Amino acid sequence: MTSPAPIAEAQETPRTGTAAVPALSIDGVSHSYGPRRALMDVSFSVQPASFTALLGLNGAGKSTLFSLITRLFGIQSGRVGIFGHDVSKSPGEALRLLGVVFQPRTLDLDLSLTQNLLYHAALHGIGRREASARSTELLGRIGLADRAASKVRDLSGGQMRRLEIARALLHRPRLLLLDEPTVGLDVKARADIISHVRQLVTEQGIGVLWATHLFDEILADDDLVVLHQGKVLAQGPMSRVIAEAGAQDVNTAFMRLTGAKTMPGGGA
Ligand SMILES: Nc1ncnc2c1ncn2[C@@H]1O[C@H](COP(=O)(O)OP(=O)(O)OP(=O)(O)O)[C@@H](O)[C@H]1O
Repeated sequence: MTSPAPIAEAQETPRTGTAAVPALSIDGVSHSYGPRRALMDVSFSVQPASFTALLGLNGAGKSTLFSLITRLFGIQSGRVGIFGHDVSKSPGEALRLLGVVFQPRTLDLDLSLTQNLLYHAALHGIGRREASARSTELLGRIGLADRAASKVRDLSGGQMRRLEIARALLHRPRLLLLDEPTVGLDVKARADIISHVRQLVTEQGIGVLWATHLFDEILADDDLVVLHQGKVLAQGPMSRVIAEAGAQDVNTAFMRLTGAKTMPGGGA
């Protein structure tokens, strides 16, 4: 294993006066792949201690948006702020406050659970002793303490996802992005992951942006952003989005807003 370059650890959440700054603010963001326009003037925010669902069909632009927030891609137009830090101008400060679970799995299958966590902690400049303590604590929280020395290869898909969430939390971020984290998981594993992430919101005040195409992952009190063909068609508390669409449920609201047909299994 090569020695990773350290990235400084998450520090204080900045505040403007006494008002809490949004965990994430997306202002007028557009992105094109050559002639293909993937995002058009997208604006919304995620508040601290809130669960915001980013709902969209395949190709809506969710992964593109995540790539911009995480600086995988440079921002062509608009602004992305994390707790008030502009990701283009102050990437260090912004990214320290951010944890990410990408859609493709990114664990090292031949390392143990603990080794995966310690490696990631080293990337964030967390000292070995502190990293060990945090790893043990997080593995306990995701119910995998007894598997600490197992190879990741031997875990189920749901357990791997839980480990990825634990890894994303090692540097104690205040904003967590998850890109379709339940794809390919069975019903029980999906429910476990959703309830774990919801606990992070209520118990630790983390702001969550959860990209999904599955209606049944969103609750009435959640904030909802409907993204379709690169544009935000509606946003706000889910109950308000449904009411404003003159619908009874999120499925019908989504169809009215987008003109899309539902897919089997409750997906958008
Ligand atoms: N590297 C790329 N080059 C060209 N076009 C791309 C590229 N990546 C994405 N796109 C296009 O940009 C649009 C948005 O794609 P994106 O992957 O962001 O959507 P998504 O909502 O995440 O969907 P999915 O869940 O299927 O990945 C789509 O039309 C897609 O074909």
